[in-house]
Parts: sequence; C-alpha cells; structure tokens
Amino acid sequence: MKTRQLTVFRGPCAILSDLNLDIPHGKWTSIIGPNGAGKSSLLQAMAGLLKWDGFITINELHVSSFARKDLAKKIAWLDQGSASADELGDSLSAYDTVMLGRLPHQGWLHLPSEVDHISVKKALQQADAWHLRHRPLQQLSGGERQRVLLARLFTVESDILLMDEPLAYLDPPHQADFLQWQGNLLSQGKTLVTVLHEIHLALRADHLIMLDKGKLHFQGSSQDPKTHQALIALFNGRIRLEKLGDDWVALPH
Ligand SMILES: Nc1ncnc2c1ncn2[C@@H]1O[C@H](COP(=O)(O)OP(=O)(O)OP(=O)(O)O)[C@@H](O)[C@H]1O
Repeated sequence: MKTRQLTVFRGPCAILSDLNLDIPHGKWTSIIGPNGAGKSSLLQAMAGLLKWDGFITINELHVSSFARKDLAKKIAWLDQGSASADELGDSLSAYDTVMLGRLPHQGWLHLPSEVDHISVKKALQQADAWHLRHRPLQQLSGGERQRVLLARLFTVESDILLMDEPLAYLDPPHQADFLQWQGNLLSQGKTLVTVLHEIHLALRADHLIMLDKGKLHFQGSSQDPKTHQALIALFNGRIRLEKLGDDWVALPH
C-alpha cells in the first residue's frame, strides 16, 4: 500500500498533509507519534472513512478503482476505542458481532453460509473468545470485547488489516497472544498496519511510520539505527532505547 501527496480532511480542516508513505506488502508496519499527530486519521483515511485528496494505491492500483465490496474484502479495520463504544447496541451477541465481519462475503439479504460459520468459529477461537460467543457484547469487559472485535477483524479474511490500538484493554497474556496472531497473519502473507502507543511493541514491527503534527516525521525499518534516532527525536529526547535480548525497549528519559 502506498500514499502519495495524501491530504486527509476532517470537515474543512486538513488534519494530515503531503504524506508519501510506503507500507511494505506482507509486512507489519506500526504508526507512532504523539497524541493528536494524526495516526487514527491516517488509518481512517486508508479505510475509506475520511475524506482525502492525493493517491492511495494497493499493488499499484488506485483504491478508487476497486468496487466497494471488493475493497471491503481487501481491507479490514479495527477502530480505536471500539471496545468501549456503544456502537453495536445492547443485545448483539459476540457471535453475531463477529459475523458482521463476513458481510463483504455475503450476498444482499443472504443468510450466512457454512463457510461464514466456520470462519466465525475459527476467528473467535483464535482470539480466545469462543467461550464468550453467546454473551451480549455490552456485558463483556473491555479486554473481552476487544478480543471479540479482533475476531471480527480476522473473520473478514482481508489482505490488509488496519488496527488502531489493538492492544487496548488486553492483559499481558493476551498481548503476548496478539504478537503470536501477528506472526500467524504475516505467515499467511497479510499486510498489517497498527497504531500503537506501546513503543516496545511497535518496535517489533518490520517498519515504522512516525507522524508529528499531521506530517511525516520519518519512515524506515524498525531495526535501523537511523529509525531509532528519529524515534528519540520524535519524543523530544524524552525516551531512550535499550536492547533487552532480541527486543528493544523504550524507557522514559
Ligand atoms: N472529529 C474530529 N473533528 C475535528 N478534529 C478532530 C476530530 N478528531 C480528531 N481531530 C483532530 O485531528 C487531529 C489528529 O487526531 P487523531 O485522532 O488522528 O490523532 P492521533 O495521533 O490518533 O492521536 P491520539 O494518539 O491522541 O489517539 C488532532 O488535532 C485532533 O484534535
């Protein structure tokens, strides 16, 4: 996925401008930056949920050349804070919530097929949420709901997964599970894009995009020392990076 001269609008205001981003195919890219930098707005624009100008391409094809339904199958999106939102009503069960992820695969007014049911079961099991399937979404804890919404994301079976703060509400074991899910998805050739505030986890991604005040600050490999320097500068020298085993950790400075 690429953007060229991308400007993103909220109402009349340009929130992001002149973004030329290269999101490597089949890799994990993390978007990081201070509060209000425009990370969620970027993800929403890529998901087709905000007005934008410029170019967004997938495999060199402009996104506007895709039929709406094809694009819905190609890109799945997890909203920031959706675990706390009241968007889906009181009574929808976890199972039916996840089934919504299958809509791009279903015909108008068609009942879910056997394939849809198999996909929902697999996604709920993968997200460790199968035991929650009969519970209304509203009655689940934040972390339980987040796992159901991650299952909904998985069940779209899209090539590109856009995730805004996917670790929100997840306890450490489920954060570790999340890393394993990322590995599984990458081994299937998926392109993953996450907005993360947890810098040590963002550094597990292959590629980092840093935003600041609606502009690109830096993009590069997460292992590259230049990327690390840019990251420290992004947070005004208020973090330092240390290697712990194979991983990098960010400490307040
Ligand atoms: N609904 C809205 N209407 C107008 N401006 C908005 C709206 N939502 C966000 N903004 C503004 O757009 C800018 C980018 O917001 P965005 O949510 O994309 O930032 P972010 O980097 O994801 O921030 P955070 O880390 O705090 O989640 C901010 O200045 C924010 O105040």
